[in-house]
Amino acid sequence: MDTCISIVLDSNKILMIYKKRGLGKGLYNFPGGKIKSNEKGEECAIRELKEETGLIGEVAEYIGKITFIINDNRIEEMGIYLIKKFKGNIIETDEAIPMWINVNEIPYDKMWEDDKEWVPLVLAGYKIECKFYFSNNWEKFIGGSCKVI
Ligand SMILES: Nc1ncnc2c1[nH]c(=O)n2[C@H]1C[C@H](O)[C@@H](COP(=O)(O)OP(=O)(O)OP(=O)(O)O)O1
Repeated sequence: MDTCISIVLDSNKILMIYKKRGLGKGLYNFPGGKIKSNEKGEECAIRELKEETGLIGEVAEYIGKITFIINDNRIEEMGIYLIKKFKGNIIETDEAIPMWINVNEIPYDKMWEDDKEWVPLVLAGYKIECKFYFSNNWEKFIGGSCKVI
């Protein structure tokens, strides 16, 4: 696994970030980032959550993965982790502005285009494996699909 993403739920609210820098700058996304060497995916999900939002996740559950194929020649695997137990409060960081969003008001038109394909499955409680294709170094979304596991 190369990157992690944290789906943090608090009843009908989901934690999102407005990304201020790096890959996905200007998009709404979920906390996450690159998995460090010697780090487990679950640890990445909890570390990135703290770094990007200030929240302290207590348990991160693996609920699936997305394989991205970029420019037909690069593969990146992103583990998806569900966090329902956490402490603390959200705070703006150098990297992101965190916010709680109603799950019925997720701004899919301002997010990665693949998100609308898989986030609803996760919110419905499924574990998933997806494959998505991008070209032009992430700029153009080609498409892809998900299966429930
Ligand atoms: N297409 C798509 N959909 C949904 N989520 C993502 C993508 N592409 C992605 O890269 N991502 C996710 C994967 C990661 O969770 C983040 C990107 O992490 P990034 O900011 O590059 O990683 P950091 O380790 O935080 O980087 P630095 O800020 O330290 O440079 O988006």
